[in-house]
Amino acid sequence: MKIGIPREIKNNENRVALTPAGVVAFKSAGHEVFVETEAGLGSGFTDEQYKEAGATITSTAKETWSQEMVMKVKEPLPEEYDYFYEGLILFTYLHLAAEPELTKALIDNKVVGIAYETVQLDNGSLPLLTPMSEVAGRMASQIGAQFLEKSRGGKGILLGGIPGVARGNVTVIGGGVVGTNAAKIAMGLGADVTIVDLSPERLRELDDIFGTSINTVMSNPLNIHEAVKKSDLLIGAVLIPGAKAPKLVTEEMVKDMPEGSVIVDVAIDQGGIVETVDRITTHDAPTYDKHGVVHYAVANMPGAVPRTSTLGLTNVTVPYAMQLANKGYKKAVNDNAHLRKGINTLDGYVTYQAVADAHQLDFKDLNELL
Ligand SMILES: NC(=O)C1=CN([C@@H]2O[C@H](COP(=O)(O)OP(=O)(O)OC[C@H]3O[C@@H](n4cnc5c(N)ncnc54)[C@H](O)[C@@H]3O)[C@@H](O)[C@H]2O)C=CC1
Ligand SMILES: CC(=O)C(=O)O
Repeated sequence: MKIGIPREIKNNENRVALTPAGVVAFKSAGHEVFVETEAGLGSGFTDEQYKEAGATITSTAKETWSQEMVMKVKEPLPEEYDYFYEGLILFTYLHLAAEPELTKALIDNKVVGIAYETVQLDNGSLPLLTPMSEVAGRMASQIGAQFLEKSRGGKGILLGGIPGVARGNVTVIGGGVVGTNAAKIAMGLGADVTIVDLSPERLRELDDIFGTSINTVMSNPLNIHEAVKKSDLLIGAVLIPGAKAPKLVTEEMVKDMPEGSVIVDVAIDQGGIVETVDRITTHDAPTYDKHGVVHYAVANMPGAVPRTSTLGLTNVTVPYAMQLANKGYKKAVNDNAHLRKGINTLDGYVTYQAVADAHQLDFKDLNELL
């Protein structure tokens, strides 16, 4: 199969979908890889390294996108929709529940849209999201701590406090991968950490992991309001796979946060869980102020630490991409039920229920199409 690796064009997106080691793996299996010039530079991989690994370097995005399968990191931006064609296999993060225009473009062009974030194992975990959630969760507490500094718009709190001065309060809503990693770093900084989740089993697991070093709280509007009110730093980390994120933190709750508090809504890629998070921000202009509270809503947080993130991402994506390349997408997803869950669009239909629900579009069962 011919595989294209475009250069990412989102703001400060320095990750790349394949490393030179991945090129070697595909070449050994008899495939051809076309890497757009300078696609790997942000992650520390030069065109020379890709060439040595056996890739062809392409000079334009158009040529890169004309291959049978395109592997990317972030969802395509509008200027990339023109490259879509019928039957193209697109393997990348898609986040379609928050992307009505992209969903329409994939359907109109009959693209085989396979989303990293909905590939799902039998235990419910999301193997192609996990490493980036680990990165974003760890970053969320680091970033929140920075924006609590006075010069960055925050209330001037050191999360760990000092002897004789109280520690800062961090609330993490959603105790999955992002939430757990955010909690680890916040605890490491010395903060007083509360994790809110809807699942009693997950709260039990968190209690087993962290013991009495954190507070666990059941998710309901009253508890969330209480936790938000006393938070110096609030981190949004809820996910309902494939679906638009529920708005669990209302504008009224945000108004109750003291001036200079900070919100990092990591779930922004699925629309965000905070009502006042009404826009996606970028690494260039990461925050805005609403009701005196610093809001951070960057949808590609791991793009800021591309070396770690590219290696973490490709560790998990390449084995699945290899199945698609070796067998063709139909046999690959018929043989692998986990990968099958990744198909969000096929033959001009939405084939993932939560995405169809998010946009009130007809849902087509994959069994009718494959
Ligand atoms: N902004 C960025 O750069 C990045 C964003 N993300 C996003 O972060 C979000 C979280 O991802 P993961 O932690 O991997 O998901 P996860 O599936 O591991 O965890 C989600 C947690 O939310 C909990 N939850 C569901 N409904 C809830 C409710 N009503 N109240 C409280 N908790 C609830 C679940 O029980 C689960 O523990 C996703 O939207 C993901 O795409 C991930 C990586 C990078
Ligand atoms: C998961 C995601 O949105 C990211 O890594 O950018």
